[in-house]
Amino acid sequence: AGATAAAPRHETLAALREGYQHFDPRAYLQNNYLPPRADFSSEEFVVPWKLRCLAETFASGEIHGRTLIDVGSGPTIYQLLSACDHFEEIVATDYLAVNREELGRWVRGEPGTFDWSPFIQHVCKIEGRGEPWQEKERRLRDRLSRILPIDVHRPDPLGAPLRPPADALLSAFCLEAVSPDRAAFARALAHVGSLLRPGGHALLLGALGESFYLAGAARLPVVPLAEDDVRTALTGAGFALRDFRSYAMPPALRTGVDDVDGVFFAHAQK
Ligand SMILES: Nc1ncnc2c1ncn2[C@@H]1O[C@@H](CSCCNC[C@@H]2Cc3ccc([N+](=O)[O-])cc3CN2)[C@@H](O)[C@H]1O
Repeated sequence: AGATAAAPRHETLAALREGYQHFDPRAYLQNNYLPPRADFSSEEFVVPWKLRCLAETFASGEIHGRTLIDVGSGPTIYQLLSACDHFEEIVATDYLAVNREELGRWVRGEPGTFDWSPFIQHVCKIEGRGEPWQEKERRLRDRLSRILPIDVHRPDPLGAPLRPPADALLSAFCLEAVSPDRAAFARALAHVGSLLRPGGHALLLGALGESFYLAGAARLPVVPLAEDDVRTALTGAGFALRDFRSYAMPPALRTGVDDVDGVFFAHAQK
């Protein structure tokens, strides 16, 4: 079938799915979550900036409930460190079994998994409650109770509606990296929005101006987004924008693992 204005060519999505078969979680973690990008020495670096966006948003106490769903978790848990204090259950999701397995190994505390302790220690520091980082780690492990397969290109991304719908939704660097174009990005956002209850909060972190990224043998295409593309997609998906921030990637962090110009953080409400 030809590509219509509403949907990209079937083979485009098929090519994306094929590309993800070569996604290497360890390489991906190395590229983005070790120095120089995982540099906690200054608030000017990208990881402290991302963690601060989330910590400040949850610090208001306005966002809480029973279930938070994380869309496209990949092999990472840093994005859940502030969220886990405000929800009884965290549901992680990813398209690839290798990522779901990496998350499961971390939750079970198995040896050889990625060391997130610098991230946990930093979040405890900026949350300023003097909480021992091992307690935060224990709480996230206790509450990260489901790790589900997801495909954001499906109107029902989990294959069936979430019952009850999630009270909050978080997604970090996923939608733009799995959408062939802006229309597909906007549609994927609407699809995942269906997992969220009316009035629920959505927190999005993502890449601006990115056209590709590397994850081992995989070189994945990304739809380059501008800030207004994100705003338009959110309002088009029925969200009210509550907060929008962006970060410009400094030259020192342009390491060749992608061509990211910047990072956005959006807080929206359904
Ligand atoms: N159809 C699908 N539905 C849902 N998830 C899917 C689907 N297909 C693949 N996935 C799943 O989504 C993927 C999520 S990882 C996507 C990586 N995004 C780009 C990368 C990330 C990154 C991180 C940090 C920073 N920084 O500056 O700090 C910059 C950047 C920019 N480069 C992956 O887990 C895959 O498994």
